[in-house]
Amino acid sequence: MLPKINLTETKAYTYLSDHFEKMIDTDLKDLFKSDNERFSKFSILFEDILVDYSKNRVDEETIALLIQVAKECMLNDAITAMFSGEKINMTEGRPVLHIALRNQSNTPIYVDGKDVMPDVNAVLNHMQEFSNDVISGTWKGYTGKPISDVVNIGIGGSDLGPVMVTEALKPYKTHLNLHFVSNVDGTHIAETLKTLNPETTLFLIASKTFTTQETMANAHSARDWFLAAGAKEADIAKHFAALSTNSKGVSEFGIDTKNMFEFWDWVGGRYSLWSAIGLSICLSIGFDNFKELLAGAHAMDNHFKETDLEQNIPVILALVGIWYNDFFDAQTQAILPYDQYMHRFAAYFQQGDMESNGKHVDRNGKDVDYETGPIIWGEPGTNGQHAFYQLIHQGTKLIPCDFIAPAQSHNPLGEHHTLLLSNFFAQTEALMNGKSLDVVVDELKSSGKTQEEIDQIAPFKVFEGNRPTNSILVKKITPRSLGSLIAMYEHKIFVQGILWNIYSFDQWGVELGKQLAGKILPELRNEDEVTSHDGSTNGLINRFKSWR
Ligand SMILES: O=P(O)(O)OC[C@H]1O[C@@](O)(CO)[C@@H](O)[C@@H]1O
Repeated sequence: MLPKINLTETKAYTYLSDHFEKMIDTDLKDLFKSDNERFSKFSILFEDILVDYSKNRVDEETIALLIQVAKECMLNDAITAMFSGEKINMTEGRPVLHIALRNQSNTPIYVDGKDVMPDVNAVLNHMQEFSNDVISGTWKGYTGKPISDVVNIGIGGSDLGPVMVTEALKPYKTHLNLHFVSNVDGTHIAETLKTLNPETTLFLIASKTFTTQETMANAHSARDWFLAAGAKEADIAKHFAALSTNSKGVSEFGIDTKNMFEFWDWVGGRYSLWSAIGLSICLSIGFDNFKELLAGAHAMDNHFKETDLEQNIPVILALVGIWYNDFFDAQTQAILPYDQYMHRFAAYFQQGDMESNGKHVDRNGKDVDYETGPIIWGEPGTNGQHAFYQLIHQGTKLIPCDFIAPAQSHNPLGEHHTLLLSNFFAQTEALMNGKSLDVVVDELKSSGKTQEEIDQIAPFKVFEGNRPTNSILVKKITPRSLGSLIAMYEHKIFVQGILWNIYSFDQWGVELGKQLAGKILPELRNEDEVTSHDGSTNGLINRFKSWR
């Protein structure tokens, strides 16, 4: 069982609170001035990934106290519990074993007395065979043509991971064109189908439960479109595959379970890209690159499982995040990849982090009295600089930022990458050092401004600085390094959930909206006036009916 103690109940938390009173007035610039070794002390190199957390408002005592909090929360026991297949997802009675999906060491991992690795490897072999056949053209459509386009129909964890990875690893793509349909808004499937030829299109229906309303609606529309084009029911087997834990639902839909790639209830949706849900990734970048992605994650898993907390990257990132979330009252965490291919990376972790740790009831069933999961957001650099960096630099909110960048570009065009990286380095430096009033005044003076003009404009040009960032420098975004980065954040989320004493692997919060939509749906299928809700909902529904 997971320990049931939260960070505020630890002895170290009291010392940390006292320590915070000192650190809140400590300036990052002074921390660097007083320690020439700060960068090497507060950075960790993992394979080709350098994590520099030195531009955080911490000193060695801060880190030591945070580590002590983690130890009192029995973090190591919790890590062992997850990796050994204990049912730590208590409210659903399930283990949490996305690490098994990439367990290339093949050490046995037992669920209910059975080693899961043979099944994991069997599905991987099926994925390899299938993707090789489709990519090579061996797999033919109903008119004998090879597949040219693949449409992944899924939502949430059955969409965001495949989208993020296929975009981030576009330099590795095969000849297949990948399309992703997720929204139940008819526009999504309609716009996608417009571009496709049913003879050469393969549909992957990706749904852990095979009951999700959006996915089932889109899947049926895709099926209708396919049959309307002249294909027969028997041809469905050549153009539809299912990625799911629900074989009954798959066969009821009319997909041959021979074309089903199964995964298991111990794989959370938002942790499922390593499973059969990753079939679209295999088709997009080839199975060998998919295996490299798994290998990178597995390497980070081993780092997380085996490394002392003090040098453990996911642990350090988690603790620094808690420092801002629970002491500095920072409400959000920005993820800013300076890599255009990684433009969906922050969006992926909106589900990964917020669906895991957006909880207010602790593992004892009691309301928490401290902050839990942050709001995750972000856009690629340098675009964010022209959108929201004003607030990060000069707003009233403290926004911890993770800056991520590759040292090598897949597109070494002219000096674009040098320009990009100059911004990557400059932004964290500017956020830390700011610009003082004296410097502003000197600059205005040398630009010839009068004293009156200086007095008027100077305050608006001051940058407080002391705004914390992590810098994650990756030699190159490859399948392996991306796998490690994703696993790094997954384990960071796990660590924070343990210290917040919450269950990070269920998602009851998504149920109520679905339930109420189910009640409203039949009311929209007629023209009667609706009076069964509150005044606003009734008013909106009736206006909708009058306008449609
Ligand atoms: O894969 P499926 O079962 O269709 O679920 C899709 C998504 O829906 C949820 O909101 C759960 O209902 C996410 O957790 C999940 O990734």
